[in-house]
Amino acid sequence: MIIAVDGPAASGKGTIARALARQYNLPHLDTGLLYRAVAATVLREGLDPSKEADAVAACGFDDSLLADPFLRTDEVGQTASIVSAHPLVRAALLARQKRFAQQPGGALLDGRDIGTVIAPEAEVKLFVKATPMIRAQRRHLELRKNGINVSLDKVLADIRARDERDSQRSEAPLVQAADAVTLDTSFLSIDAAVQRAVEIVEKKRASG
Ligand SMILES: Nc1ncnc2c1ncn2[C@@H]1O[C@H](COP(=O)(O)OP(=O)(O)OP(=O)(O)O)[C@@H](O)[C@H]1O
Ligand SMILES: Nc1ccn([C@@H]2O[C@H](COP(=O)(O)O)[C@@H](O)[C@H]2O)c(=O)n1
Repeated sequence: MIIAVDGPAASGKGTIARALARQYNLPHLDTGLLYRAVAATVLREGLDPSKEADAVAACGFDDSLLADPFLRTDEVGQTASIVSAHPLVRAALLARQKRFAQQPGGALLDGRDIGTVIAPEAEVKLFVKATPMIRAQRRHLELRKNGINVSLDKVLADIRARDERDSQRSEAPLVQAADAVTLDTSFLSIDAAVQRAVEIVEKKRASG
């Protein structure tokens, strides 16, 4: 079984993806990390994220970088949404993601274009969303817990900017697949959101 989990920044898709991967014993790929690794390499090497050639040059990163906490920073998240708009960057990361999705035994991937581009054949597709303000509040809390002091207004502005870039780009924009089930987590606790996700998977499996 392939499960595709897509949605905007801080919607809760990573939280749901990790829980579903555990529940169904599926290997999980957080595809945002790949774009974050490109972004982190661009930043560290003093390259220009808006230049496609610079971003492509950063696609040959070493996999050990994927565990680097620097990737989790907001600066890297914003830069990831700039480099991910370049068609040649997406092309450079495509085969790896498709291979992961098609491995024997199934897989779970989360990102922005899993149900539309990486694994359009996925048996289960979830589109996880929440209002911009709720997403900003969650991200703000998370940043504060990690000792990063930034205003809620700034986090909200960053989320809106990322939504705009991710959904307006020409290549593989953030868009809900026609056959994806919407999961609005705005007024759900983490446990309730995970429970709802499991129900959606079970219903899909039962219907063949
Ligand atoms: N239903 C929920 N209620 C409250 N907090 C939540 C809920 N779901 C997730 N969170 C919290 O919100 C924050 C963002 O969640 P998560 O990392 O899963 O989002 P994401 O969509 O994967 O974000 P990104 O794309 O930016 O990586 C985390 O701190 C997480 O613990
Ligand atoms: N399939 C994907 C996944 C991510 N992106 C871009 O990377 C940025 C960071 O992603 P996170 O999920 O870690 O927040 C995101 O804003 C996207 O621009 C993507 O394009 N496709």
